[in-house]
Amino acid sequence: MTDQRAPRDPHAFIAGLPKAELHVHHVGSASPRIVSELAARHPDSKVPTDPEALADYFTFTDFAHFIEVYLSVVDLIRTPEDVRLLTYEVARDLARQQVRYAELTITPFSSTRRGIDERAFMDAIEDARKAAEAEFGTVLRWCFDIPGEAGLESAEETARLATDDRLRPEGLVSFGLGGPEIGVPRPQFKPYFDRAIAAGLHSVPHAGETTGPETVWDALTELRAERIGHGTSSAQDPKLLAHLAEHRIPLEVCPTSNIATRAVRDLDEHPIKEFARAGVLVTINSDDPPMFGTDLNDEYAVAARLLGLDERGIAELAGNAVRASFLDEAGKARLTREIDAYTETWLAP
Ligand SMILES: Nc1ncnc2c1ncn2[C@@H]1O[C@H](CCC(=O)c2cccc(C(=O)O)c2)[C@@H](O)[C@H]1O
Ligand SMILES: [Zn+2]
Repeated sequence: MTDQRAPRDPHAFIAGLPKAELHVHHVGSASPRIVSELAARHPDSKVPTDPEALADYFTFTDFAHFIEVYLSVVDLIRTPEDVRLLTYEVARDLARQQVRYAELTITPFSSTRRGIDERAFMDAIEDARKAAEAEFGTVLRWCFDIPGEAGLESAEETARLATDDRLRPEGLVSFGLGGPEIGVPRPQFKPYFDRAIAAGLHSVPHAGETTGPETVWDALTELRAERIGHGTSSAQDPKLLAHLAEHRIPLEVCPTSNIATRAVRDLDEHPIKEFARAGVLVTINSDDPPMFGTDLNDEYAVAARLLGLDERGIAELAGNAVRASFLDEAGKARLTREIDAYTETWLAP
């Protein structure tokens, strides 16, 4: 990726650009519209429904506060119908941004431990996936993640749900690890990742979001990560950057998330430039967009500004996400052609 002259306003180009989203959380994608609908179903919840109050509620003092608020939204998902509604409406929001393909991170443990039947949970997400593909043309795939702070019980449950042939949903492609990193060492999750990988799933843990580069090394060596969620602190370790570049391990970069959770102080201090300069495959993602007051299109605009990219550079970023995705080769070729055709038409005199 080279520094190029930035277009004056890339928003219109980005809005129509076909895209792949690789790092976005299921519950973290609940828009104010979806939150209101769920809160109306469950009026005892403490989550505000008024959009202005919700914007205040979604202002975080630190990462721990973010997780506390996140879990209060998790508490709104109580029935399989809630799960179906959330999934289907998230797909609608993605389709509006011209997202053709998304790997959605789902934490099934949070739902099953709150009493949602596991079979009904899987049926709800699969039903929404099929309806979304048919109605919006957006292809959804799942990443099941372990909420690390909930302990090894949650790891066992997530691995079971992801590998049991009778339960494992058709759309499941990968296995992840999320939640706080401080005090939650990655190596303890190795046996669960080994099981998931043996069952054919890709390894995509969060690492280096709120802790140093050693966590990213642990994710690579112990959890055999094929992509890294965030990986922000990798910039502190030139050997790690060289390793990521050489082995083509993509980073799932979510710039606004890093500011909202206070993982990075300021956008202009975001290490995305160091990643690009080191030759690391950078993908742009939105993480928990309504909670962070952003969407994928805004994240591309932020990245274009930070990296000084013109339309071709932005299209190259969209291409990176396709290359780093777990789409099959035919699907990758189709989406890449679509990105290229859109860009050529846009730039034609
Ligand atoms: N930026 C992020 N970085 C990291 N993770 C993020 C990010 N955004 C969203 N998440 C999600 O937050 C969940 C956290 C859930 C969690 O900690 C927890 C702890 C104890 C009990 C329970 C429960 O459900 O009973 C849950 C993760 O699984 C992950 O999917
Ligand atoms: Zn995340």
